[in-house]
Amino acid sequence: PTEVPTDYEIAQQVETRPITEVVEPVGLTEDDLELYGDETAKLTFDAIERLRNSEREDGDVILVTGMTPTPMGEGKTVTTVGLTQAFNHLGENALAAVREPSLGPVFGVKGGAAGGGYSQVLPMEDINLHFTGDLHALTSAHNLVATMLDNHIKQGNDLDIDVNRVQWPRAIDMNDRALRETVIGLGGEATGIPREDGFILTAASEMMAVLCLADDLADLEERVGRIIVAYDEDGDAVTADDIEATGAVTILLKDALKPNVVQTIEGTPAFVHGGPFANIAHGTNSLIADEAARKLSDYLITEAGFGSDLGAEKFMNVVCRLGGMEPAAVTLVASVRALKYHGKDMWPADLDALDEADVEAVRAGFENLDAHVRNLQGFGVPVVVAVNRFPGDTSEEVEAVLDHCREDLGIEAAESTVFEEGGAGGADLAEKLMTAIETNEETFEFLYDVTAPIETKIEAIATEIYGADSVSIGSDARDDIERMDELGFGDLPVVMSKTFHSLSDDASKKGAPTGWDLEIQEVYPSAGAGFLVALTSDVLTLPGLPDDPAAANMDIDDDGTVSGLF
Ligand SMILES: Nc1ncnc2c1ncn2[C@@H]1O[C@H](COP(=O)(O)OP(=O)(O)O)[C@@H](O)[C@H]1O
Ligand SMILES: O=COP(=O)(O)O
Ligand SMILES: [Mg+2]
Repeated sequence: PTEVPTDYEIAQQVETRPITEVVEPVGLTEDDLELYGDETAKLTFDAIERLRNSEREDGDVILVTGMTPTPMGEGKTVTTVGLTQAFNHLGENALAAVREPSLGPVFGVKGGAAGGGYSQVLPMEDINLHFTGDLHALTSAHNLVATMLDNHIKQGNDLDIDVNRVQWPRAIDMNDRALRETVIGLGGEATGIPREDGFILTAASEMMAVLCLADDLADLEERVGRIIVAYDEDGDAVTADDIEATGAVTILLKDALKPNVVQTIEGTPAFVHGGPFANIAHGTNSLIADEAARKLSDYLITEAGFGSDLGAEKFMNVVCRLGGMEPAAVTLVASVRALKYHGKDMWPADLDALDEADVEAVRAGFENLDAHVRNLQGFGVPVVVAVNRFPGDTSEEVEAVLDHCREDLGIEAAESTVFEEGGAGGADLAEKLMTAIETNEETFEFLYDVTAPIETKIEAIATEIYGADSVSIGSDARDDIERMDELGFGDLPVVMSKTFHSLSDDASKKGAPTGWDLEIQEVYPSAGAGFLVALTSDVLTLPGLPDDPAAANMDIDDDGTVSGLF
């Protein structure tokens, strides 16, 4: 295989065009944009309103999800960008919508989230760093609520907040594990009431979810006001409205709510907006970006984080339900290295060992791929497997996967080389998806009815998607569920918080684990977002850095050229 230059080097070689030119073919004009430099813009609220009211038929939604990944990720974002380029390469009108990266992984294990190779959104270094400031705005908005909450307690606590029942931590956009559990208010009378607190990653904040699900400024303000920040001594909910934070928070988010528009390496417009992770949050970009993109294209290609047990499940049951949307087809990204990772029952991942050709290990990993295919077919949507080819993959290994999909699973599959070749490398995949959409006779259906009891909804996800035999609801979680029903949140969809390293709740279990029980530790309401969150075992809402973080290999030289960003 040819040595592919780094993502950053490839991105630097591309002559990008002014964003005002890039968006013209889809019918957007300069008046629809607020420019952030000449390569990046936000869509104005007027443009969003105009698109929302247009008679134009919505484009078909193609969801890109994946099998259970190695810690490096198997190429959903690369495939989303590459597939969008492929559709345009075939003369189709397709747009991408992806999430904006968090600085946590950028400086940690996974690196950036702007795609890779010849399938990236640009300018990748801006998108992966400060971009248009949305993550900073969300972090400030989140922490303004926390600041006003503790100030309320300090200034007399008229709302009778129970300091041991504060639900709203601090947030930071950095994988700083040392801040997971903190004590605040030390220093005596002047600083306030000492109490336990902690930080979560901004991607895990309900503020992020609210931004991703809001229709417009009015809806955003409504949702922010409903956020439950604590409970009082009687156990009643205390909201952002109660502590009078809503207006100021919404002001901080007034620009972040507008979706960002950039371009792919091949000059296709792409929406990059919102960034919830799929293990600790709902895992997909904003609805406002999806809605705008669908009014501007015949195909919207969008991703949901981690494996289909996380991002795709939430996309189907939460995002599509709340957004009145349904996927026309699903692309399930598989990689030879992830199949070997499962086939070798490897934990932790030894990426060097995964480079050795081993078609038997690939075959042994099919168990995980098959579980994801089965789960996705359960939603009544056509599934096409994309074998995202990495440089070291052998043709024998790739063919084994394609044959397995066609002969054993009876579904279409395509080798994708969009990383090394850009759009041309996804033409076969694009054609198979268009055929799957045209010939589809199934009907999309949710996994559960929201009016079912909370425990029933959790069991449906655990047993039908994760493969658990049963669910154990801890006594605290049972109290939580009772309180949810009392507070009137019983009819909300559920967002599970679970490890992404396994279909099960045990990161070390590969393949399709059976004979296990899912334990639920806690259930709490994201009343602003409009869903419940169910926590399983030790999912880290504030990840940590690895022993050799990506940050340690970054540098910038005198003329501003960056190195080590990937
Ligand atoms: N076909 C490929 N060849 C080489 N590297 C790839 C390929 N596909 C993805 N990558 C790299 O692997 C990492 C994960 O890709 P990404 O698209 O971010 O995965 P996901 O979105 O599923 O987490 C990125 O660094 C990306 O550049
Ligand atoms: O939420 C996680 O997203 P990726 O799988 O794209 O890293
Ligand atoms: Mg990604």
